[in-house]
Formats: sequence, C-alpha cells, structure tokens
Amino acid sequence: MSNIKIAIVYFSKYGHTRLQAEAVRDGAASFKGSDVLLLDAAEAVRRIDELDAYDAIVFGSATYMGNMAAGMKSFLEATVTKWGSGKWKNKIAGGFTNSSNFSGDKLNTLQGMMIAAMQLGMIWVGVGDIVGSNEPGAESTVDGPGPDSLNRNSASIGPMASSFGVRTPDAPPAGDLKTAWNYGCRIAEITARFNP
Ligand SMILES: Cc1cc2nc3c(=O)[nH]c(=O)nc-3n(C[C@H](O)[C@H](O)[C@H](O)COP(=O)(O)O)c2cc1C
Repeated sequence: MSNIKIAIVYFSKYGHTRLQAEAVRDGAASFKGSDVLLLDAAEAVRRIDELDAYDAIVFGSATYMGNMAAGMKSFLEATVTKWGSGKWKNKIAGGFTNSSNFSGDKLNTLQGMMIAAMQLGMIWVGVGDIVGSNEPGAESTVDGPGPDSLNRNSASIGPMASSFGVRTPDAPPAGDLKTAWNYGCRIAEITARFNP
C-alpha cells in the first residue's frame, strides 16, 4: 500500500466551505496509507513551498459574486512560482465549492480553479458520482433530489454544496457533505494509482 500525501486548501469566511473541506479531508483520510493536510488559503500562501512534497492538492472555495473568493484567488496567484518551475506538474488536483443557492453560478468557481490547475500541469479529478436526479424517486417530480441525496447539485467538475443562507452546522446538508466525503476518497484512490 503506497503512502500518499494529499493537501486540501480552502477559503471559507462563514464556515460552510470549511465543513465541506473537512468532509473531503475525512474521505481522503479514510484511504489506507494517506497523509492528509487541511490548510486555510491564507496559511497556504505562507506555507506554499511545503505543498511541493504533496502528491495531490485539492482547492475549495466559497462562491462569492459568481466566482471563487478573493482569498482563493490570492492563493492561486501565489502558485505562479510553481508554474515556471513546473514543480506541481503531474500532481493530482481537484476542487469543490459551496454557495447559498442551487446554482449561484458555482460552476464558474470550479472552472476557475480547474483552469489554474491545468495551467500548472496538474491532473484534474471530477466527481464520479452520478447526478442526484437519477436517484429513485427524484426523477419525474419537480421536487428533484432532497438534501440527503448524493450529488444533488448535479456537479461533474467537482462537488458543489448549497447552504441557502442556513448557518452552520445545519448547512450544508448531509447529502452535500457525503458527496464531498466520497470525492476525498476518490482523490485518494486516484492519487494512489499514480503513486504506486
Ligand atoms: C460577497 C458575497 C458574495 C456572494 N455571492 C454569492 C453568489 O454569487 N452565489 C451564491 O449562491 N451565493 C453567494 N454568496 C453566499 C455565499 O456563497 C454563502 O453564504 C456561503 O455559504 C459562504 O460560504 P462560507 O460559509 O464558506 O464563507 C455570497 C456571499 C457573499 C458574502
């Protein structure tokens, strides 16, 4: 069993994205042989060179104004030192986001993080879980998938969570956190395949 190192860098102001980040961390940590680090984006800027030793780096940001939050953007701009040197090339990458609304333009946040990872030569991992609306009982009703459903937000680039202005710990809902947990597990499994 390989020993793999996975870092999760997140920005969260009100704690919802942090809960999502913790679920990704716990999913990754459930994989035997994984060593997982959870870092706030501001701290990650200060410790950026430590991340060179990681096999996978997962980015998580709250969606603000239809985009990643400024704290995550600052971190990603700091990774320019890894761009010229190719230091993060071929590391596994992934991302997740949380916002108030079902859409809330979260897709734009994921796309921004994915493009930054691609610029760094990283290998992006998508969600893998089937969309929530495919669950029995969720199709052919306007209610759609409920808060306990897996991948309720029908995301494919990375997990989404919708908090609807409800304070933590009552949001994000269980299904969104389970989706994040599964993603952490998937990141670890794929990282292990690349680092046998
Ligand atoms: C400045 C600002 C902009 C926001 N923009 C959006 C938005 O574009 N779409 C959305 O659905 N929610 C938006 N929200 C709501 C946040 O995404 C939501 O409160 C989220 O749970 C915050 O995550 P956090 O608790 O990790 O900070 C915005 C909130 C703030 C403060």
